[in-house]
Amino acid sequence: MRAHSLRHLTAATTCPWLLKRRSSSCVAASLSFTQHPEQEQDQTKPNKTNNNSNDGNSKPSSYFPKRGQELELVCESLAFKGKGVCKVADTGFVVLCDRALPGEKLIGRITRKRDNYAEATKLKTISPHLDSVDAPCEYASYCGGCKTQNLSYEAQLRAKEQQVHELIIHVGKFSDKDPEFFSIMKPIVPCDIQFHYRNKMEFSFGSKTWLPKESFQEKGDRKENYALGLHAPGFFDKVLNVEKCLLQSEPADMVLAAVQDNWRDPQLGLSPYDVHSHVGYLKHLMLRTGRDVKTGLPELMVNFVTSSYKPELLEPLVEKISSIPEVVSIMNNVNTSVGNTSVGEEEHTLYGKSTITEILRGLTFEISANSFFQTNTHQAEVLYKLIEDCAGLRGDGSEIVLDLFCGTGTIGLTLARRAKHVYGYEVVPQAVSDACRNAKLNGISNATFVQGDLNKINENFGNDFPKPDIVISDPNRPGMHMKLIKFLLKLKAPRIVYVSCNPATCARDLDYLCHGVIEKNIKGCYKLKSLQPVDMFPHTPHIECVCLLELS
Ligand SMILES: C[S@@+](CC[C@H](N)C(=O)[O-])C[C@H]1O[C@@H](n2cnc3c(N)ncnc32)[C@H](O)[C@@H]1O
Repeated sequence: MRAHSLRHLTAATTCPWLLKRRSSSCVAASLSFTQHPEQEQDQTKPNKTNNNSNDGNSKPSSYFPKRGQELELVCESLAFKGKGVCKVADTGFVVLCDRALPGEKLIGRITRKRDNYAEATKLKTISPHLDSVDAPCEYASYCGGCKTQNLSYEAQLRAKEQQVHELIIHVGKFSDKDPEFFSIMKPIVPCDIQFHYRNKMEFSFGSKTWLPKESFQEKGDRKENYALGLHAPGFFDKVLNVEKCLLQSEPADMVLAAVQDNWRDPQLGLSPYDVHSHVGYLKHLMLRTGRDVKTGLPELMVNFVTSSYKPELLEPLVEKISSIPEVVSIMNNVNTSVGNTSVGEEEHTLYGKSTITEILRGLTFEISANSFFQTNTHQAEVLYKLIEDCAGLRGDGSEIVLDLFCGTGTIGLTLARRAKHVYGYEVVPQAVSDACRNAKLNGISNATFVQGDLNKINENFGNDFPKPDIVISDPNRPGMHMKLIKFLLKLKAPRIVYVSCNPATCARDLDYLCHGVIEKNIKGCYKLKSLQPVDMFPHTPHIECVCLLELS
């Protein structure tokens, strides 16, 4: 098996061909279906005749719009990446359209034809969604960050909850006819803070500002060149210049403004890295906000990602930024590769300390430039409380916890107080050393963190820790590798708490753990006891889920 086979999932996540057999309410699920590559030949294979709905007034199944054609669309729901799932009026033909909102009638232009559906860009709204609101951010219509700022928060929550339900039914193969279904599926937990909730933002430097068409016409005389901001949706080489971001903290906005005001000054000799020619110096600006443990006041890390190590070039910027009182750390990650990643091969401290601190569930965490930390600290408190409740540790210090994909150890360390021992596994070495340091910092001695790739485990995995009473698994978006699923099914820990940031892979993995993998003759042995969606990221398509599984 290919070690990284799960990385293929994103490309294989859409399958509107399932629509024919389902009512419109399952659109969101169908469009986000995710499968293991081993399953490529399953029943979900696209079928060109399947797209048009059977609503009685459809045009013949041969109907297929042309590229460039402008069409009236009706949006029915949101798919996983926040795209509106639309139907061509009077046909059942499915078109995915960015920024279309459920209930909205709109004109879209077909940009791409797929096997049995098409993609479109939104040209104008004919009649808006009843829950549409004015987006407070001036960049909301163009920037790749927020997709649903113009949908009321209540409607965003409804759409997310619906998506999770559909995925659990259609991908996870759990039945809503099961009398327990609606007690298992908990209502989504809203986020009380809907702006300025992100503690980490990464902006890119670009050699050319990307302007959306309309704004280009408005600002026709303005000669924009270098950009610092967020990528235009779907483009790695187009950067929308952004002066402030409503998702990040206010001090982070001050730093962004200071960099924006200064970095183009020709006297500084700073150039943005060009992703085509691979020439230039500044690649990314990463801003992380934490909290001073003593005062509780915000503290900021500024991380410049550059293509080479020339600290003298950054000196004037460092001088300006370090005068902002909240800035306690200025780092320089040097990344000489042609890729777009912000993780450097070398890391240098240009000012202050090399980590910032944050408090979560009463514990203190030191965070370095590249280590993973939950990006919405306020909602992470809520999420971790839910995880603790699901873990249901007796509190007598007798139980073993296995914390898979442990990052900087935050979940495991919050549980360690009530456990006998916590064993954490994580692939990023720096996160593992942060986890060990965090354990020490909090006086926790019953936690062991190990660096390792959970996609590459072999038969010896499990020899280094006792059988756990509780497994916490918090993978990133591709979900768990089949090797890990098989390991867990063999391990048979009494309880698994599966924390997921991708409901599609979550539904798939729950299916495997509960129902088995028929093609591989593997039996499932867990029962889904509860699934709790949590909104960690308002205005974006992201959904977090906390699932409790018990050995059946
Ligand atoms: C969603 S984060 C969860 C982190 C942590 N549980 C927390 O709440 O802060 C997923 C973590 O899995 C790690 N990871 C991704 N792929 C991995 C792999 N193949 N093996 C081990 N860890 C992996 C990432 O580096 C990241 O720290």
